[in-house]
Formats: sequence, C-alpha cells, structure tokens
Amino acid sequence: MNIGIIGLGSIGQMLVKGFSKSGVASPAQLFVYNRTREKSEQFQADWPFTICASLQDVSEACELIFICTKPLDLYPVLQELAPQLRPTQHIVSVAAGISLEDLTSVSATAITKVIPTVTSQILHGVSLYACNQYVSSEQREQLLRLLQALGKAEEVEESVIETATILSSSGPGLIAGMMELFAQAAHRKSPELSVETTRRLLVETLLGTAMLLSEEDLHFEQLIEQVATKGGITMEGLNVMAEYLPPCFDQLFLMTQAKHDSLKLKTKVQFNEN
Ligand SMILES: NC(=O)C1=CN([C@@H]2O[C@H](COP(=O)(O)OP(=O)(O)OC[C@H]3O[C@@H](n4cnc5c(N)ncnc54)[C@H](OP(=O)(O)O)[C@@H]3O)[C@@H](O)[C@H]2O)C=CC1
Ligand SMILES: O=C(O)[C@@H]1CCC=N1
Repeated sequence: MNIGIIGLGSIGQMLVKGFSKSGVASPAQLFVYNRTREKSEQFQADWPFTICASLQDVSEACELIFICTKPLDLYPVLQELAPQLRPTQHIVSVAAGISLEDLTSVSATAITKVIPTVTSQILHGVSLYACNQYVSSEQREQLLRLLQALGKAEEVEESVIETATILSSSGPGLIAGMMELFAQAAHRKSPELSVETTRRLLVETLLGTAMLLSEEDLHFEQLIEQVATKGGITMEGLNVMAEYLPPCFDQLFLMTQAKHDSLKLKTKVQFNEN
C-alpha cells in the first residue's frame, strides 16, 4: 500500500525514517509533499521516496495519507483534499488540538487522529490514536500495523488524549529539558565537572534506567527501592523532589492544557468559519 506524507517537518521526517527503518514500508511506497520542495529533495537523498508536486498527486497515489503540517496549516490541506477523496481512503491527522469532530466536519470519511512521538524514528515510543466512525476494521488494522512498527500504539479516548500527549509526545522534550537542568545543577555544584560530562553521565543513566524498567518490568517504586538505600543518600534527593516537584508538574499540566485550549479555539474558528 502506498502511504502519503504531507508536511516533512519533525514528524513527517520521523514517519519516513520509522517506516523505512522498520521495513514496514519501503521508501518506494512513500509519497511526500512538502510546501518547500527543497526540504523534500534534501531528505530524499537518504530516503528515496517519491516527491509529489501537489496534494492531488499524493491523493491519487495513496490510500493512506498522513497530514503532518502544524495545526493551523491543516485546515486548508484537508479542505483541498476533501473533494477528491475516494471512499476507500484513510486520512490521518497528527495535529495536536484538532478534534475528530472538526476533522470529520470537512470530510465525512475515514479519519484517524494520531499523536506520534519523535522517538519513533528509532522505533521506540508510543503513538496515541483515536479513529472516527468511518474507519473500517481493515483500515484500523492497516494503520495499527504501521504504528506498531514505530514502537507501541495505544488507542485512547479523545477526552484524555491531551494529558496523554504531554507524557508520550511532549515527553521526550520535557525529559530532555529536565535533564539539562539536572546537568547544569551538577556543574554548578562541581564546576570541574564540565556540562558535557554531566550530560553524558545523564544520557547513559537515562538509557540504563529505561532499559531496566522495561526489561525487568519494574514499577518506578520498585526501582526506587533498589537504588535508595534506607537512611542513605538518594532518599535525601527523593525527599527534595517530593516537596518541590508536584506543584511544578501540576503547573506544567495547567499551562500545557491552556495552550491546547487556545490552539483548539484558533483551529475551531477555521473549521467553523468555512
Ligand atoms: N514535533 C512533535 O514532536 C510532535 C508534533 N505533532 C504534531 O505534528 C504536526 C507537525 O509538527 P512538526 O513536524 O513538529 O512541525 P514542523 O514545523 O517541523 O513541520 C511542518 C511541516 O509542514 C509543512 N507544511 C506546511 N504547510 C504545508 C502545506 N500546505 N502542504 C505541505 N506541507 C506543508 C512545512 O513545510 P515548510 O518546509 O515549507 O515549512 C513543514 O515542513 C503538528 O500538527 C503537531 O501538533 C504531534 C506530536 C508530536
Ligand atoms: O509541542 C507541540 O505542540 C507538539 C505536540 C506534542 C508534541 N509536540
């Protein structure tokens, strides 16, 4: 099956790499259209997909089409595609903050909302998904096979997708942000340890921690118990985090939800005005 990818930014590129590396689709099955053609041409050097000249070219060639533009650029794309869609085609929107209801209002056809993650370029991470009522079981299975090649796939209700997005999709950026602060604090305490060294120590620690949790199927609490000797040093750090981090994470969810809400308002205007 040919797969269309509209928009070749972080997520469009992740899909090309993830599908190709996993072998679930060959680059020859991928049809890419990006607003700026040069970006496609540069990327095509490593991943020999087909470059399309228009949305229509993608639509003609592909049964499954991922729209990977920024949320505010999605409506015009979907509006242009809608009249030419065949009943067998399946559209995937990866845009954060655009509801299936709004998407389906433009085209009463099979549409799935997927919230992917950049870590899927190395075939790890979680893709969240929710399908509309027009997605057939065959279309759902086809998509699931692709998403499972990129890591794990988890079907979620739209009512919780925004909270889950912060964990699985913003997560890599947020974890990187936390690690940078951790690395800088270590450097402030011991300036003879360069920031590069503190970062390197943390990257290996992150990798080992994630692998141990996953391979031994440990809960966070079980790992904490292994590390934090009773009356020892780690417990002091855990106590500090227990005091200061809950309000920080509550605020993080508050602010990211507010951003989701304002994005939804802006995109809803586009969908309702037209
Ligand atoms: N980044 C992430 O980790 C995640 C992103 N998402 C969602 O994925 C979507 C894309 O995000 P991201 O990849 O980060 O964004 P980027 O800005 O990196 O990429 C967007 C791409 O869309 C292209 N584009 C814009 N308009 C059109 C158009 N009309 N036709 C074809 N191509 C077009 C842009 O082209 P040009 O080269 O001209 O700028 C650009 O390459 C967003 O909706 C976001 O909510 C969801 C989960 C995670
Ligand atoms: O930050 C963003 O808006 C996108 C959506 C989730 C992750 N990245």
